[in-house]
Formats: sequence, C-alpha cells, structure tokens
Amino acid sequence: MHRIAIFASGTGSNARKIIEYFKNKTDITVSLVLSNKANAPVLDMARDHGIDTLTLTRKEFYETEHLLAQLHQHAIDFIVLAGFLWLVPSYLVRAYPQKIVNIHPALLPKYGGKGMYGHWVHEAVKAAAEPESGMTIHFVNEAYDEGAIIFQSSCRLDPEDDPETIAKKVLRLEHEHFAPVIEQLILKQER
Ligand SMILES: Nc1nc2c(c(=O)[nH]1)N[C@@H](CN(C=O)c1ccc(C(=O)N[C@@H](CCC(=O)O)C(=O)O)cc1)CN2
Ligand SMILES: NCC(=O)N[C@@H]1O[C@H](COP(=O)([O-])[O-])[C@@H](O)[C@H]1O
Repeated sequence: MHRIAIFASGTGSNARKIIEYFKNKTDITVSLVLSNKANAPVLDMARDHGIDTLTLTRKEFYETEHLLAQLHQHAIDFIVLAGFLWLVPSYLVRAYPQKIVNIHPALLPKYGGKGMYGHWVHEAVKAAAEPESGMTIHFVNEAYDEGAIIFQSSCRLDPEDDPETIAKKVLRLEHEHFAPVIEQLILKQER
C-alpha cells in the first residue's frame, strides 16, 4: 500500500479530487493532510473523509523533526503539494527523493518562483496578454518551481479572460489531471 500525505494551505479542491480519486483504489491511499493554517478549509474536508490532519507552525516545520516523525508514524511514502504556500525545506526534500510533487497553475518555467502563487500567477499571465495558460506538475527540489517537469496541460485564453476566468480554466485542468498523473508516477516508480 502506498500512503500519500497532501500538503495544502487553502481551499483544498485539488486535495479533495485526489482523496476522492484514490478512495476506491486498493494500492494507493491518502493517509494524512497537513496545513500551515489551522483554519484552512482543506482540513475540515479531510476530516469529513476520515483522514488524519496535522497543522504545523513555522518553527515546527522548519526547526524540528516533528514532521518527519509524523510522516513516519503514518508510513507516508509520497508527498503531494496542492496549493501549499511554504518552501519545503531541504531536510524533507532529502528524506523523500523524487517522492514530492507539486502542482503549479502556469506553464513553467514561466510564471514561477517566489511570490508566484494563487491569483498572482493569473494576474501576471493576464498582464502579459498570453494566448494560453495551463498547469504544471513537477518534482519538488530545494527551490520554488525548479524541479523536473512531469506533466503539463494548456488551455487557450481569450482577450476577454480576466485573472478569475483564467484561474477557472486552469483549475479545471488541475482537477482533471493531477490524481491520475500521481497514480501513474507512483506505479511507475515501484516497477
Ligand atoms: N522546496 C519547494 N517548496 C515548494 C515548492 C517547490 O517547488 N519547492 N512549490 C511551492 C508551491 N508554489 C508554487 O507552485 C509556491 C508557493 C508559495 C510561494 C511563495 O512565494 N510563498 C510566499 C509565502 C506565502 C505565504 O506564506 O502565505 C513566500 O515564500 O514568501 C511560491 C511558490 C510549495 N513549496
Ligand atoms: N504556486 C502554488 C499555487 O499557486 N498553487 C495553486 O493553488 C491552487 C490551490 O487550489 P485548491 O486549494 O483549490 O486546490 C491551485 O490552483 C494550485 O495550482
């Protein structure tokens, strides 16, 4: 059995799609949802699905081994960042080599890096009058959004699109692709 931990900071619509996708699978399950925000809606959603949750302060996340202990206690072997807004530290990247993936709401390498999250991404895409946007799933390394790209999907943008409608188009792609890409990656790695 592969056990996934999802890290999220906000709404958790991607986390919900992933939880629902693996609910009826026999070889992969979501066993833990972590957030840096105690009031994040993703935590209530996880609890509604009977999934353990964990909230960490910045000090606990960066300066203690509490997270590693919790991941070990839950036998986590894969980590998914789904709207998580803190930089994953080196100790965790090293502990889970090629086992941490992130979803980014743009076609990396453009529109990535520090400050590029949520609506800031779509604002920048709109400001640049891009003809398309999309989403990227990539491995997580020590820097924001610089890990090897695993999968990308794009959508056409219209002149009348604004950051909100761009976000909706990109989120639709994320919901369609993230869970199956995670499944294919996990099963490919075990071969
Ligand atoms: N080591 C890594 N950690 C994280 C990555 C990564 O690729 N490597 N991806 C991010 C997710 N992300 C883009 O996909 C991203 C999230 C947040 C930020 C950012 O600038 N955050 C702010 C803090 C925001 C807050 O605390 O509310 C900051 O660092 O100043 C950029 C990109 C997740 N972690
Ligand atoms: N750079 C990181 C970033 O911006 N991540 C983005 O946060 C949103 C979370 O939505 P959700 O909470 O509904 O899944 C998603 O669109 C994800 O790509």
